[in-house]
Amino acid sequence: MKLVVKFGGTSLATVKDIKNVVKTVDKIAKKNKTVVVCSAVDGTTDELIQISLLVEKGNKKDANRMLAKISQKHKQFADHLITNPKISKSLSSKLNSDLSELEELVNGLILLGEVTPRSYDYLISFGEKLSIDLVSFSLQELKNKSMPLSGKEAGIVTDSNFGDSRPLMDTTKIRLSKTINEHLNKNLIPVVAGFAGADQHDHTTTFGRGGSDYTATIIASCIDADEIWLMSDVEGMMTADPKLIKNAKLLKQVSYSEAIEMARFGAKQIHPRTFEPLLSKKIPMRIRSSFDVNNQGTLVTLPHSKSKDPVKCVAAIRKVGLLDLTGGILFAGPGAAAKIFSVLSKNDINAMMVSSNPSESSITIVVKKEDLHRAENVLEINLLGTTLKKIETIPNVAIIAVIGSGMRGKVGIASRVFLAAQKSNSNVMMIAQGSSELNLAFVVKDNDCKAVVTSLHNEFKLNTIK
Ligand SMILES: Nc1ncnc2c1ncn2[C@@H]1O[C@H](COP(=O)(O)OP(=O)(O)O)[C@@H](O)[C@H]1O
Ligand SMILES: N[C@@H](CC(=O)OP(=O)(O)O)C(=O)O
Repeated sequence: MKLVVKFGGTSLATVKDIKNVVKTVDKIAKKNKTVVVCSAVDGTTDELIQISLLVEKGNKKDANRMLAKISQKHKQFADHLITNPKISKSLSSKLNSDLSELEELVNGLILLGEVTPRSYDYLISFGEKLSIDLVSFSLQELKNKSMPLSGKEAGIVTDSNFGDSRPLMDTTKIRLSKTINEHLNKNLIPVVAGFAGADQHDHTTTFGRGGSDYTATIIASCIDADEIWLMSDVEGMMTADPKLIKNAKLLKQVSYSEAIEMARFGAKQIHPRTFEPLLSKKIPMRIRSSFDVNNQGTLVTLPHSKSKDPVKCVAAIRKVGLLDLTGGILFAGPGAAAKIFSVLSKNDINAMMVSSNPSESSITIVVKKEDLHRAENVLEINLLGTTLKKIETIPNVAIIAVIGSGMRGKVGIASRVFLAAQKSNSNVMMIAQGSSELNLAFVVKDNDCKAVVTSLHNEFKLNTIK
């Protein structure tokens, strides 16, 4: 079978974890033509983001300290992973070359004192560049032929939308299938860096946080893989975040449309566009544990029959902010909403959830917490006193979503949802339901998140789901 196997950062956190990943790949690759996709070693992308913030603040000393930390961590990992002197020397030389490139980049950014979207993507792509070196050379130590490839080297070509790029699928398919199939035909295991590709000018681009999932599905689609596996620190897709709900249960099977909804609402932190490349070819996906390979995890595929469970998952997007906008004298006229969203979009602020109330001429919008203050400012400058009468903000809210295809057309779900929220003593601040009826989402204070998710999990008896 032709297989794409992606390991997330949580599976690459320690030397022991990486050894475990490599052992698993060694076993899988004996029976299957295998392409490996890796995220960065756990925490590295956050550290690279930290460097960019320090550069912008002109804090050269701490930026260099963070750089040294990343460099030391990867060199230490390499020392502990490899015993064969020849392989150790090759890994060391490859790591040194990648780390020098990173150092040169950071020094350049420090000199300029600014980080453009293009240089930001180049900077934060380094976590994956370094992790693939560790994994690929460790596979060589177990006598496999293997090669680390950046997204660019593998052939992933994207548009130039830095930070949120999309693959140019036709060009990518031609380049990537040639490179990867050549490697597979030589019985070589390609280890591809997730999260990033390059635009047509060869500038590194990233897909946005969590983007290694997307890299894996792009590759699976381009090489016509038989299956794709996302390996993580959890058993699979669960009825709720197991870190929040202790008795969350593994979902053995979900449909593509349910998985898309779950990803959109933050379940398993899957990149929202992950499933797009799989849909036309209907490539089955398994979400599995890196640490328990006997567990088959969750199968994401076409639905076999109508689900009897109305709700399958309670997901939460935490740390978001809410804008409550009350209409002014021009609100009643046509185009008020268009003006609001045009101001937000010109300032690169994404409205994550929207609900409007015609009788009170008000619109409520959820944005990322880090965008809240800026959203308030730009709306104040552009629309206060004309289209808008009042702008209120509430930081620290959470979007809660109940998800499941069995909700479609079923009477009484909403009342059970809001009764459960009421039982947890939480105030519902905003409500929205997609026309697909696959989800029902609402907003509560972030402090109430755990209580509401627990109450909903109990209400729909998700701990007994089959
Ligand atoms: N419904 C859910 N099912 C499984 N995991 C979930 C769910 N909701 C949130 N999570 C969280 O997602 C985490 C895995 O996502 P992430 O850290 O991005 O993994 P990786 O590094 O493997 O890509 C888990 O540790 C778990 O706490
Ligand atoms: N390293 C990137 C991409 C990624 O997908 O990571 P993970 O698979 O660990 O969520 C990030 O942190 O966003």
